[in-house]
Amino acid sequence: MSNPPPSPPSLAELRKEIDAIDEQVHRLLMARGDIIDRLIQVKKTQEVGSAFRPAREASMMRELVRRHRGILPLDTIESIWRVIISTFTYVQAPFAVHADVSVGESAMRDSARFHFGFVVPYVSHFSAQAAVEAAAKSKGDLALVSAIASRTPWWNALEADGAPKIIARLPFLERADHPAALPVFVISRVADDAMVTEVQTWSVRVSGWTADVARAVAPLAEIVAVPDTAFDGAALLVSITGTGFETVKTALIKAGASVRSSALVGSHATRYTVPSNGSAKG
Ligand SMILES: O=C(O)C(=O)C[C@]1(C(=O)O)C=C[C@@H](O)C=C1
Repeated sequence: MSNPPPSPPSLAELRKEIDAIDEQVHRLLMARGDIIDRLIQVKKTQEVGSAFRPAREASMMRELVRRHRGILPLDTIESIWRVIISTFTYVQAPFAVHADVSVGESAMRDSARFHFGFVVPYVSHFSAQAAVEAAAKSKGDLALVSAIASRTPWWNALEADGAPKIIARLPFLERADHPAALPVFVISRVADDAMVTEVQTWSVRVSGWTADVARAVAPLAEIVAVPDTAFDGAALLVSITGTGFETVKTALIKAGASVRSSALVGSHATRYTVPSNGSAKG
């Protein structure tokens, strides 16, 4: 005689399983907090001013994509981990996020909240320059500024020694339907060994900036350009992957522009795109 099929678990039993998992997740987060407590001493965070390690964060976010399976959207996993990591950065050394909302207040606020959560204080500014100045005046605050458009050459303020620098580009995990897709540069003062140098960002002043020159250098670099005070001049923020600045400089000159000054104003991790089928590529 065969046994009757096992009856499906009751709602109460399934909820007990969920409670057990929730307890484990909560206990693990508290245990993570204990490790952060020990890490503060090792990193000497208080001396440097900022606990933010963009290189480490970029690689952790990529690892999430690699590991992720199942019905929970990647958007949810990414946003949970952004809140976990940002909050643990904040508890090491409190900081604020200064956002330039002149590019669109709701998109910028979504980016700040998605990437840094609600515990980290958020301050709106009405220009990129004001957001960068606020970060410059602080020990470890961050400025968030559009990475693709500008009305002013705010990056000139990053040229001086000791000035804050571009340290990351958000989102870390790019994709067409990202819930906080606005391309944003993060500007701050961080420890030298925390910098990731895969993409260099240069502040460049040129004269003879024309549509032809822009076309000639487009395959070599991503460029944000604003008119300079000089006739047909421009202040450029040039992001370079792989090739050095000299290659871009040579291309600018060959296309007919003159390079009047150049300064390295930061660097960040290589941009990373998650294709729509879920598997990641660099
Ligand atoms: O790995 C570090 O250096 C940490 O401070 C830990 C941690 C994290 O919570 O995982 C927090 C902040 C950093 O930006 C990177 C990672």
